Amino acid sequence: MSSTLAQLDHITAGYNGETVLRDVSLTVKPNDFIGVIGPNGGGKTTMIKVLLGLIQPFKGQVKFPSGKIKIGYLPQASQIDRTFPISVKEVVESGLKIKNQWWPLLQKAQKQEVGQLLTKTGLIDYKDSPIGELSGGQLQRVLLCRALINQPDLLVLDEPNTYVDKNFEGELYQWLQELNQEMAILLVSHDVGTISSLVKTIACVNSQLHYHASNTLTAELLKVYNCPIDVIAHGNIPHRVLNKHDQ
Ligand SMILES: Nc1ncnc2c1ncn2[C@@H]1O[C@H](COP(=O)(O)OP(=O)(O)OP(=O)(O)O)[C@@H](O)[C@H]1O
Repeated sequence: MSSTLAQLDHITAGYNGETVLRDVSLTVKPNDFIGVIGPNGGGKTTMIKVLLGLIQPFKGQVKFPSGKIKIGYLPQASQIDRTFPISVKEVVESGLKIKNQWWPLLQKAQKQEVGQLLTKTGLIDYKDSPIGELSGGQLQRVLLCRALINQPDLLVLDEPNTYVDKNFEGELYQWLQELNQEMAILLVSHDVGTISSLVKTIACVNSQLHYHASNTLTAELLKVYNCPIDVIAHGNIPHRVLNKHDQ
């Protein structure tokens, strides 16, 4: 059985016929912790949406070589309709959707798990509050609980630190390190410091994807944050273009 959890295989994708991602390949294995960086509009979120099956690529395939996997997804909080009439607890429970069964009857252990996650993220007192009453940081924590409730094999986080308050940020990063013992993590962040201190490897997405098999952020890499391949390739950074990389 393959140890690869998910694979983007030569993906070209975009919207309304316009290409955003060009020939992007990425392999995710258990316990990977991949930081995804790149300029605004470079296609990071689009890549995640392709991985999640939310948009179909123009070319290439998304593969799950070891069979169906559970993916927990934390979207950008700005993508959420805050006026939707749903409580904090219900948002977290909605992450338990299984086998096309929406809102399954919760088992006792699952209810406890919902309570534990809300306690860990400091939200237990808000469990019956509508999400419209939350701050951006609180909403992001609710969405993180939702992403984790199904004990995913792969956790995908799109800019988790956009709104999160500084107090919770440190706890969040510590928690992610612990979670990484049990699951692979794909973390999109503009916070280069966060990326370098947390992740094991880096994928730079700027239409194409350039994969760095290390988390070392040198001055050169910062300079090449826009991922021009010729500059990266001439730096001292371990660098591979992933479609030539099949580890
Ligand atoms: N639903 C959509 N319809 C049309 N174009 C879109 C859509 N979503 C994104 N785009 C365009 O695709 C390009 C890539 O967007 P994407 O959100 O993937 O980039 P990103 O790297 O995640 O950016 P950011 O760092 O700003 O979040 C942008 O030019 C964006 O305007």
